[in-house]
Amino acid sequence: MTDSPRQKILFIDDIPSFCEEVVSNLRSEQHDAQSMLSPLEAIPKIVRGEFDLVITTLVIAEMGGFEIIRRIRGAGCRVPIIIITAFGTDQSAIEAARLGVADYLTKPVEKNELIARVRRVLADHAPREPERPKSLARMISGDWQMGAIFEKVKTIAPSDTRVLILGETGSGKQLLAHAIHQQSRRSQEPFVEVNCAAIPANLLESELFGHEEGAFTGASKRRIGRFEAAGKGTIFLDEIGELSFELQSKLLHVLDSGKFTRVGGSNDMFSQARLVSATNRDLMKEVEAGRFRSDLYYRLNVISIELPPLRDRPGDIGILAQHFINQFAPEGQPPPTFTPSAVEAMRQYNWPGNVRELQNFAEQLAVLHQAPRIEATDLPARVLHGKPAPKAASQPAPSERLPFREARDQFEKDYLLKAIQEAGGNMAEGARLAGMDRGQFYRLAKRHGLTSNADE
Ligand SMILES: Nc1ncnc2c1ncn2[C@@H]1O[C@H](COP(=O)(O)OP(=O)(O)OP(=O)(O)O)[C@@H](O)[C@H]1O
Repeated sequence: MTDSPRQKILFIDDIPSFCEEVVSNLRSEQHDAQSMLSPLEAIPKIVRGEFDLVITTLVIAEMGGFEIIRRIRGAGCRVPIIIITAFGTDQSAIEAARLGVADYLTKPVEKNELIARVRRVLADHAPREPERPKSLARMISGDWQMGAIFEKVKTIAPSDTRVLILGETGSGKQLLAHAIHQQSRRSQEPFVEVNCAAIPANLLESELFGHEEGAFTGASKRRIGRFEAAGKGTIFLDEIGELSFELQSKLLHVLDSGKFTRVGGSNDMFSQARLVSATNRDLMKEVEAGRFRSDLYYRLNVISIELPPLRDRPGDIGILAQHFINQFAPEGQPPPTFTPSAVEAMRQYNWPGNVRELQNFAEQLAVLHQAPRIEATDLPARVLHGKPAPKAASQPAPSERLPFREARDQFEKDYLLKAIQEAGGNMAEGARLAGMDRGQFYRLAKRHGLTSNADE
């Protein structure tokens, strides 16, 4: 055995003597095994990610094994499952395969056979290679989509191209903007950040372009603005979608001519800074609604990078959580580690505050948690019982039902994305999981924009 955390196995059956036998066989091999007689009590624990492997029989008075599996899968839980049955039929083998069951054993089950199958299933479901984190400046990630973004940043950073970063709040837009700066030829020059939403509209112009003495009440001294402060470096305009129409026009003028004037001044100043901007709004929608100038939008959006929300980056959750725990652990104390079941439980949560929320949560745990391991049951109720991450598109109301063709496209895209995610970004493995020919899988993925340059 290795010294990695012992994986937790649950056996479900309503015959106590059989439960005892299976559990004692598993424990004799150092597995952390337990049994439960009631599926209704077991299911909530399973979907909360408390186990690394579930073994169930098919005939249980309270609820049949297939129904148990349907409920587990229906809740979006992908824990590996082994079935043990006395009545192996072709029909049940087909149903087991359809539900993504990892293995299927018929009674009587020899101890050695059980141990061997359990070991194989656990090994098959061990974290995959691509989960090794990649890093870019201060950003780390174990997600294939982020890997493709890191590559894109390395390609575009040395140029002076403007970049627009899109993504939900807390998804890492500021960190990415900083990484672009650090990877660029301007890295020794200033990186100046302006949060357009945090500064009152009437002060933002002076903040950006500076002001002359006496330009307005309270302007007792000349003050340089952020464009000047950025010099030949990078100016990062965060929450650009919040800019007033008037300031949008002024910014457009700077981008077109390179010139600006301080508030209350008449001399033209020249900006040599590279502009990186970010927003959590759908700027195209803002343009359509007449709230954002389309000419400015196209000038900002020379290259755009869309950061996926954390809930769509399952490969990142365990890695980032552990990274933050290591960072925040009190000095001289070894940081606790997350068990696989805790990571699975965290993946079930939808992280509306994205990486920032995960960071805050890890900081609290690092301070409060005393044991060397963090189990699923140690996670706060908000994470354990919070809104689960949506696993599939919910049923549309009849009024918003999509035409068949669009619905099929949506399904195709979601399906491929899930296969690629499960394969850790490996297209050949994704094709294998989907049971498709590699070429056909790749062509479809490309049509849906799910390929990166690295796949070309
Ligand atoms: N990949 C990552 N690796 C390490 N830390 C990260 C990563 N992504 C985000 N963070 C951290 O998470 C926090 C939130 O990230 P950041 O401020 O960049 O998000 P944001 O999208 O700019 O948020 P907002 O929309 O609220 O401005 C920061 O403390 C940042 O350092």
